[in-house]
Amino acid sequence: MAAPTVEEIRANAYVGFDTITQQIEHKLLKRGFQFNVIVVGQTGLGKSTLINTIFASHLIDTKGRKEADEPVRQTTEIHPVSHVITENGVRLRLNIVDTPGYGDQINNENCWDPIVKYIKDQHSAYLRKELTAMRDRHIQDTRIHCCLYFINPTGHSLRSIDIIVMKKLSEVVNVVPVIAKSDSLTMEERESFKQKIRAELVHHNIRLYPFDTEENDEEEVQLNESIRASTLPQLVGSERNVIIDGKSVRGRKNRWGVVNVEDEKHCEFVYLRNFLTRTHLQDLIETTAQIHYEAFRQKQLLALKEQTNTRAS
Ligand SMILES: Nc1nc2c(ncn2[C@@H]2O[C@H](COP(=O)(O)OP(=O)(O)OP(=O)(O)O)[C@@H](O)[C@H]2O)c(=O)[nH]1
Repeated sequence: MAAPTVEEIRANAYVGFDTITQQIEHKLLKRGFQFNVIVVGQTGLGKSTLINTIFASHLIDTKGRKEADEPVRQTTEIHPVSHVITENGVRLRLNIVDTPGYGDQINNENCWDPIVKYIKDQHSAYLRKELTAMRDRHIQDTRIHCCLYFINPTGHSLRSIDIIVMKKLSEVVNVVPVIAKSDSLTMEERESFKQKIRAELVHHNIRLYPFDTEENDEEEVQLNESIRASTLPQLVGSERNVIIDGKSVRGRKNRWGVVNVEDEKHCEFVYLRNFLTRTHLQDLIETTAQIHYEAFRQKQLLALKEQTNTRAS
C-alpha cells in the first residue's frame, strides 16, 4: 500500500472543533442581543434627540411640556420603551429608559431615588429569576448596561446635584457622562469646560466606566486609559438634515453656522456612537454582569444568609 500523501494526513488529522466559534455565533444570532440604556439629565438637554441620532431611528419622543401652562413634573418618572433593531442579520433588542422630571424641581433633593431604585429593581428581578428552582434557560435581561448622564453646557462647573447623582449612580451602573448641546459653546469654551469637568470628576473621586480589574491584560488597560482620557464627549444631536457643501447631512443650524453631527471637527458624536455600538457594547454588558450585578448579588445573598442564621439561633 502506498504511503499517504501530506494532504491525506492533513485531511485525516482535521477534527473540526474549530467550528465551535461558528456554532456559538449561530446560536447567539438566533437568540439576538439585548442592550439596556438609561438617559439621565435635565429636561430639554437633548436626551431623546441623542438616542434617536445614535440609533438612526425615531425610538423615543421628547417628554417636554408642549404648552407653557402645563404643570412641571413634581417627581422623576421612569419611562422604559423597547424596540428591536436589525443590522446585517443581527437582532438587537434595545430597552431605553427615559427619566423625565429629573432635576426639574426647585428642591431636587432625592430626585435621583426613583432612578437608583429602578436600576436596583432590575438586578433584584434578575436574581429572583436566577434563584428559582426551575429557572429559564435564558433569563430576560433588563439590567441597565449603561447610563448616559447629560451635563448642562454651562461653561462653568458641575452642579452639586451632578456630583451627588453621578456618585450614587456609579455604584450601581456604568456611568458615561456627556456634555449636552455643546454647540451652545464656542470651541475654546468647550475645551476649557471639558478640562474643568474632568478635573472635578477626579477631585470628587467619581468612579466612571470603564473599570480596571486584575484580569485586564496590558492591551485592555491601555484601551481603558485612552477611553478615560477622552471622557466627556461634547455632543450635538439632530434628527434633521441640513445641506453642507451641497450634501444633505445630519446636522443643525446655529448662530455660528451649520454643525455636521457626523463631522469629528464639529463635535464628538461619532466618538460616542462608535464607543457605544462598535467597540464597547459587549464590554458594557459584561461589566454590568460581572461588576455591578455581582456586587448586588453578593450583598443580597449575604443578607439572606444572615437572616437565616438569626432565625435558626
Ligand atoms: N442646539 C441644540 N439643540 C438640541 C440638541 N439636541 C437637541 N436639541 C433641541 O433641544 C430640544 C429638546 O430636545 P429633546 O431631545 O427633546 O430633549 P430631552 O432632554 O429629551 O427633553 P425631555 O424629553 O423634555 O426631557 C429640541 O428642540 C431639540 O431639537 C443639540 O445638540 N443642540
